[in-house]
Amino acid sequence: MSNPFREDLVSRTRPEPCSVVIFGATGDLTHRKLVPALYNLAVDGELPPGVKILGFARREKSDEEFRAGLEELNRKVSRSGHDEEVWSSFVQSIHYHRSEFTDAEGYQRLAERLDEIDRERGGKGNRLFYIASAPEFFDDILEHLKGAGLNQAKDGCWARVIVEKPFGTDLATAQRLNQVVNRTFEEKDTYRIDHYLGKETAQNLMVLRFANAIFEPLWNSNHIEQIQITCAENLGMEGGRGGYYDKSGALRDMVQNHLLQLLSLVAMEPPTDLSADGVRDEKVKVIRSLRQWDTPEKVARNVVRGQYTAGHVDGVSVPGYREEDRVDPESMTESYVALRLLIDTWRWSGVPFYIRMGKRLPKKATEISVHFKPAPGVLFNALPGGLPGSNVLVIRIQPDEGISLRMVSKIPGTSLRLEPVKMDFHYATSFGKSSPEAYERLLLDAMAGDATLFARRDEVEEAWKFIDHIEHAWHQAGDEAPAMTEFVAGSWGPKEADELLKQDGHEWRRL
Ligand SMILES: NC(=O)C1=CN([C@@H]2O[C@H](COP(=O)(O)OP(=O)(O)OC[C@H]3O[C@@H](n4cnc5c(N)ncnc54)[C@H](OP(=O)(O)O)[C@@H]3O)[C@@H](O)[C@H]2O)C=CC1
Ligand SMILES: O=C1O[C@H](COP(=O)(O)O)[C@@H](O)[C@H](O)[C@H]1O
Repeated sequence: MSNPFREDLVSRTRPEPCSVVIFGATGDLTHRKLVPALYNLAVDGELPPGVKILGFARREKSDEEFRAGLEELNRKVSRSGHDEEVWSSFVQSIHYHRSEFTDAEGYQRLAERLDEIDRERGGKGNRLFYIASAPEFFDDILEHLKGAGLNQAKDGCWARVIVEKPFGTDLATAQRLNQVVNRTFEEKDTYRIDHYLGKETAQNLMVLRFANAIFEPLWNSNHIEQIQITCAENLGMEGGRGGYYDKSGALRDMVQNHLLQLLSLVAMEPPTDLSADGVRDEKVKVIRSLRQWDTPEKVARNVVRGQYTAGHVDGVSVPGYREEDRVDPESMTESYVALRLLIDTWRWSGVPFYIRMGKRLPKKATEISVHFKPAPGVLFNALPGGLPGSNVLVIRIQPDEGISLRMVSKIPGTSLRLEPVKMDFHYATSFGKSSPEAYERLLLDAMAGDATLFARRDEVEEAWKFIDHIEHAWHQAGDEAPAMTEFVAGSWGPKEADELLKQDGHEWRRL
């Protein structure tokens, strides 16, 4: 029976018309992700009517020039293809505002421009500010928005801010940025974006766990032996990425945010409701319960860092990490990281979680695999080959999104022989349409005031606490600093990462 008291929390609020101001509008993220996401929403009829998009950047450009640049890329990358009719109407809502991020006067002009748009629209003056700039400008933009009074909700309308990654580079910088965010916008109006939370399969994790009666009773240390999260990328440092990446590394670029977010969705307790804080209260408890690897010895035992050397990916020869464009030839930044994690809660006591992430691995694939304990062998252990493995539930985040369950089956025939088989659900065939891009869902949620799929202040800070211990151990000088390992580009990472699992009697799932 449905619970009438929970209906308000289950049905999503509607996205509302607003002006979307994008800071960094001539940049890569805007061109490749944000504008195509807004366009796809227009194609699907999901963009609220009256949405206006105002691009903010420093280059001199007319509206027409700005629109032409966006169109060129939209034709190449849009999920929905380029529909001339939809585009020509959508593009009318896009305008350009030239200013320096550090120029207070530019924000006064922005405020006037937004008032003008509201008057033209004759409707509500909701504002969504999307900070898609380099992180060194986050503070300036937030403070100047406040200086121009744009942070205030007025006349019954809202003002919200989306902040891109990286949200700090360690705990201290994240806390400082949170202070700036919280003195300029209210926490309820702050949306720290983590695009992995917008991926369809990541959203399905809660549904899989809590809408299916068969999984949750088994979802604990009584039945689960280990859980693995793999995020493999075949790309390296293309497109000038090396400059940013070499200052960050795999741990800060991907684990602190995306992969710890996935971990918290896999490991959290059922929330009391589906409200943003209901879900985020449970997620943060997982991150807070991570056993801290807070000495160089613990880091050496539980974390492996590595760099790729020259090799072949997809049959193409590629340089080593230290030879990549804009990477320091003596860099000690990891392009690969593998971690063994323990979550000290009743549910997960003694269950290892393994996370690995690397650039220039053999393919692009992100998945979570839940490895169940083997069934008691009393009946089948005496068979030739015994019981062939245990149940594994695989949640494929990307590509080929789906879920599969490995089971043991009898091989048809007159004798009793067993073999593992797979029950497989593919999004593409079951639902017959492509999933929306993560940014589509997240932009719509911000317009609807639903922060469930955005990181809250405490989640970000707890994650940094955990990461900082590891970074600190790596960067301390001397022989005690845990070693950097090497592996050939196009392989599955250093042998030390295999040994990390071997100590528990486990091995990485083959993708
Ligand atoms: N690109 C991506 O795929 C992803 C990016 N991100 C994050 O998004 C953010 C933006 O990344 P990306 O788009 O790649 O960056 P780009 O370097 O491509 O773009 C930077 C933008 O900022 C503008 N800008 C720079 N300095 C100023 C200034 N002083 N005043 C006004 N405008 C200025 C540039 O304008 P102009 O051209 O006029 O100089 C440009 O529009 C970063 O925080 C990044 O970490 C996150 C996930 C993925
Ligand atoms: O945030 C980031 O994500 C991308 C990977 O995103 P995906 O959606 O393509 O999986 C990663 O390549 C990049 O280094 C990182 O900054």
